[in-house]
Amino acid sequence: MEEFYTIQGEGYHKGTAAYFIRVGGCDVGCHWCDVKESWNAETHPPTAVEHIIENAARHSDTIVITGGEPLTWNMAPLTSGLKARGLKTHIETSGAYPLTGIWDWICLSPKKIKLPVDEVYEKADELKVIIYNKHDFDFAEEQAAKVNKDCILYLQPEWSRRDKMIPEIVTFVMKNPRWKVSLQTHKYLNIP
Ligand SMILES: C[S@@+](CC[C@H](N)C(=O)[O-])C[C@H]1O[C@@H](n2cnc3c(N)ncnc32)[C@H](O)[C@@H]1O
Ligand SMILES: Nc1nc2[nH]cc(C(=O)O)c2c(=O)[nH]1
Ligand code: SF4
Ligand SMILES: [Mg+2]
Repeated sequence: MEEFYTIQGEGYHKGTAAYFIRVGGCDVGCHWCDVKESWNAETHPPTAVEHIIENAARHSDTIVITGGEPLTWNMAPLTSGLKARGLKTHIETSGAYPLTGIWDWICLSPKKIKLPVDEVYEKADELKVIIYNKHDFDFAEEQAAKVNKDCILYLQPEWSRRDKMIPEIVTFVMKNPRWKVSLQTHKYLNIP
């Protein structure tokens, strides 16, 4: 759908320059999704994988593949090409579909309406749960019980609800310090 060089705004690698590849297509249907224009893959003309790899290698050694839901598609051709160039491959995923591709970092952001598959819970490096309302703290704990023991746990406010939920997240994290706060810092920095 689009490619851009920016700074990873969220989660563990926040603050790190990275080349983003946003893959079209998602049928999970989060009502608060901030890239709804990505959902219909047919509205985004296909781009040759080799061309994407060339562009990525010119910009950064850290490549974030997001969407849409990247695991809608087989990520093996794209990620093996990026790895062949010695690049680090990171994915942003809901985990709703089977894991394909070779990954240096997996950010799992689970969604209630289409839960992750077991393999993504097992392999996730970070769990990033979006907090839209107070019930989402219970969902976060349920999801944390399913990930591997080394997975780093983040709570990220849903953007439109940030003024309401940031104080709740702060209180929760101070009471439950195995969790950390993640903000969409790129939105504060006014960058893509
Ligand atoms: C747009 S999604 C694309 C990747 C994948 N479909 C997923 O949901 O992880 C990228 C990240 O943005 C988060 N996100 C999407 N809309 C958001 C919003 N309104 N507020 C906060 N985070 C949001 C998602 O939970 C996910 O962690
Ligand atoms: N700067 C920046 N950081 C991000 N981290 C995750 C994003 C995403 O949409 O997947 C994102 C994004 O869209 N922009
Ligand atoms: S899974 Fe990701 S891309 Fe799909 S609707 Fe939810 S936030 Fe948006
Ligand atoms: Mg985004």
